[in-house]
Amino acid sequence: MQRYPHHIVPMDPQVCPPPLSSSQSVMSGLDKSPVTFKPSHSRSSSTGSSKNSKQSRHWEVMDDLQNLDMCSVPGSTLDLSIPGICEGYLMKRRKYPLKGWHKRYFMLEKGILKYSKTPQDIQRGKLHGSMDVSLAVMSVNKKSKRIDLDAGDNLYHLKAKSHDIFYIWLTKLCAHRVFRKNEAMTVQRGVLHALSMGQSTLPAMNTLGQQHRAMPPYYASCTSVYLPEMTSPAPAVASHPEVTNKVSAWLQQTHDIDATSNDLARCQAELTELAHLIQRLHWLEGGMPITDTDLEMRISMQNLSLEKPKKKTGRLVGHSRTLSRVEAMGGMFTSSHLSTNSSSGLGASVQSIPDYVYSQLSNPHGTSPEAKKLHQDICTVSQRVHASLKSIHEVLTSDRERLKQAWTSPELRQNTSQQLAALCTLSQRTPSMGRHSHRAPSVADSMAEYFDASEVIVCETSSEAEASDESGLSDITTTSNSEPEEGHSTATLNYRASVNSAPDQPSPVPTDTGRRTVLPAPGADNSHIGIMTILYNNIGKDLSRVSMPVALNEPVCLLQRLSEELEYTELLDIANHIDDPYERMVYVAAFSISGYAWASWRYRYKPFNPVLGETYESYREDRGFQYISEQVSHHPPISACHAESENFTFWQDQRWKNKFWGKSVEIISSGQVNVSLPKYGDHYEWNKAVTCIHNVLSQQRWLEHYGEVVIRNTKSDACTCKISFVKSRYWSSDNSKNEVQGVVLDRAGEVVHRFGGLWHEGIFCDTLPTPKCIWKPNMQPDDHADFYGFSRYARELNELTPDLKDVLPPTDTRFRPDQRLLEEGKVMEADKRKDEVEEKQRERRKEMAKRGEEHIPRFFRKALDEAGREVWLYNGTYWKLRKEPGFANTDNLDLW
Ligand SMILES: CC(C)CCC[C@@H](C)[C@H]1CC[C@H]2[C@@H]3CC=C4C[C@@H](O)CC[C@]4(C)[C@H]3CC[C@]12C
Repeated sequence: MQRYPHHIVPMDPQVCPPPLSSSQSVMSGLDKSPVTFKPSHSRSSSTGSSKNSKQSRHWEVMDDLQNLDMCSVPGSTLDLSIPGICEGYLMKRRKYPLKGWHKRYFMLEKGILKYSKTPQDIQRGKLHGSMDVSLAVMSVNKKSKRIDLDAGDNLYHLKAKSHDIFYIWLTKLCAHRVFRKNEAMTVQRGVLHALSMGQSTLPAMNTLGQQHRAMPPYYASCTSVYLPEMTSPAPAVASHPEVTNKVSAWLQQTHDIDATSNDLARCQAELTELAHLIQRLHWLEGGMPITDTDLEMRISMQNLSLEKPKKKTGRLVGHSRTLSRVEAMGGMFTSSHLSTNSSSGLGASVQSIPDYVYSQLSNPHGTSPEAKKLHQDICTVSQRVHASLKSIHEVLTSDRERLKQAWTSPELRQNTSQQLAALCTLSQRTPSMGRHSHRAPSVADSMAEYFDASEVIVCETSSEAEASDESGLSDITTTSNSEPEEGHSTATLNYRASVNSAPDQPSPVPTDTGRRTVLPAPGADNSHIGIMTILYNNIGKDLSRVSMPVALNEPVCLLQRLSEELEYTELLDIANHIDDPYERMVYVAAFSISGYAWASWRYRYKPFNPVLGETYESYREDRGFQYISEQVSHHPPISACHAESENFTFWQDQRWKNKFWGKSVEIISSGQVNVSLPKYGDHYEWNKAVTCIHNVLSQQRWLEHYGEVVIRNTKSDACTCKISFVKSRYWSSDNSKNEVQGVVLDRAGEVVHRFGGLWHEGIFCDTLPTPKCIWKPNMQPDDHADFYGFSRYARELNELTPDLKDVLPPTDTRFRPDQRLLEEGKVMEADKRKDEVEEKQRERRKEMAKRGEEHIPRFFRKALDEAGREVWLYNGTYWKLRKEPGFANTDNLDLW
């Protein structure tokens, strides 16, 4: 019979599973013990749009793991009984943007949830995916029988066919999560036990101490500056009273990190003292000076000798011979024996093996008063060390618990989600926000935008997706092409091999561009900036006080970043000269894929957010195109781009929304990319794949693109192209990451061409008369890790040459002072300037609002496309003005 930890209180009757009946044949190995678990939180949003909150009203975030640590007091036993295996069919949502669900066979065993198409496949080990359920944020929707699991790298949307099955899975998932968690905790305790007792703590403590000392001022200020501020909450906080109360309570209870590190430092000093005492004792007893390693060796030798107890040590009777070395070491420093003298210890009844070990270490005859004194000192210090470590452990455990509670509470999650979304969306402050007092620049007001930009808040679940869920539910096992199917990866392997063996085509673009190949300064290391810390430190705070250090930025803005999608325009040059429409489409497709190649290197920094009216031109004689872009809207942020050459015209306006799933953020772009080829009068348009920032809060961040991209030629229906960006499998090796495959279909839907490969390595088409590698990305410079992961092309974007200085409008990003300072490595100054730039933008908006004016973009105008969507089109004036009369002679906005 399975037992459940006593602290797990009966669950909300709303979510409580009905008693299981033996007729639930979908499961095997189910044990039928009644299970209880804690009520979960509602995922509804207090600040989201009404549509959103309506959609997510029935969602609850399970906090079944929340109180587990409470019982982790030393000595308490954890329930480690293995819950029964649970298996059966569930519906699994197809990967975005494919709609609908497929039926998949799932098996939950020892906390690992695996799935495949059939039970036979699972048996044969042919898995489609697997996940450690204890690492996932679990949300449930009882009404629609849905369970979502977000493990950062991996995201499952599941749905049961009946309420009974839903509850069985829910129950079992909770049980398995608890099991995994307890199992992990046992290991953790073992480690802590070992650490808190042995001399081996010394190096560990050292590192911790050093780490804290090395903590940069920014980070330190995040933690220590905060408390005093919280005691007088800023006015804007009133909009989130529960959040504020919770956070204040949490923070007031949270131990000052300084206090904990002081404890650690003290502990370290005590350990050093202990080491000296032991050494002195050893000398006193006539031994040679011993090192830590000697000591450890001697202990382990003693430990080994326990296997064959010596005759004279009859005191071993009754002890297990399997005593571990850790216990032996631990006992050595904590044994009560040490507080008395060793000779009395000899006569006394045997307390523990460590006593024995200790007596073996010391000289039984050398019981001089000085030695006795040393023994006592060692014992006292050891006890002090142990007590310090214990209290540190307790502090950390309780803080962690509070942190977890804070995180699982719906308001905080919501709030954090919005902040994260804002962080990744690069929007700016609204005029309503007050200026913040003492801290460096921020994206503060961007958050504000999120509060009222109803469309943009999609923190928990996409309302659209939910609406389509129901309709997509079917019992039929579908085969999705963004799901890794067999054959799929084999095809990619082949494409990959072909790409690799294809000779590197000499680039038609001259590589010696005369432009700079290095940046003025390497990128500042921002790994110390804990995004989590920033977000937590700002939850419920006056949003204009939120500081985002400029060290999170790369020295390019989003307008420049979007122009990186034009790095491989030679593909369009080729396309414009191919008569065959199908082959032409292959090149257009390769171009659309090439715009994603940067993602393997660019996950550590975010681009600057352009201010309203900021422009960026990229005049590339070497590549034969000229690009102009402008930030045309602030709310929501929209960047409009337009490029033209004799071979093509390219335009897009970028808007996107974020979905935050607990560990990862999905960036879903709306807005089509457009390319027209003059020779054949084609106008291609396509959607963008989803870009997902996995593990957004941690240093293990990485980017992935997935979903289906469809390219249509609005001028002719002769062919269309479908490209799948395949979501990587959780367990897959790096080799199969970034898979992409596509087909060109004729009017009748028949496949004319196939191509594929990896979006960071290249694309091969094997159906052309001569199969060939269509595209390979340029080589990354060797020193890219030092320079923000920038390619050579990216390094050229922000270069300000003397001739450019004279012709660019003052609104061009290259003149943006904060970005320039960052590029030069002057992070502090950049921080200050960024604040000023943003402040100026705010002032300008305030002024315009006062005058009742609206910002009118200078080079783009709003229009409707053929499908009736709102688009921003180039008004054709930029290059003309540049030439005549020249921007030096026009009225320009003063942005910074
Ligand atoms: C916390 C911070 C430092 C993490 C870094 C976030 C980075 C990786 C995020 C922030 C903003 C994001 C960009 C926002 C908008 C777009 C436009 C879209 O059409 C393609 C993806 C792209 C270009 C995103 C790529 C990833 C991105 C650059």
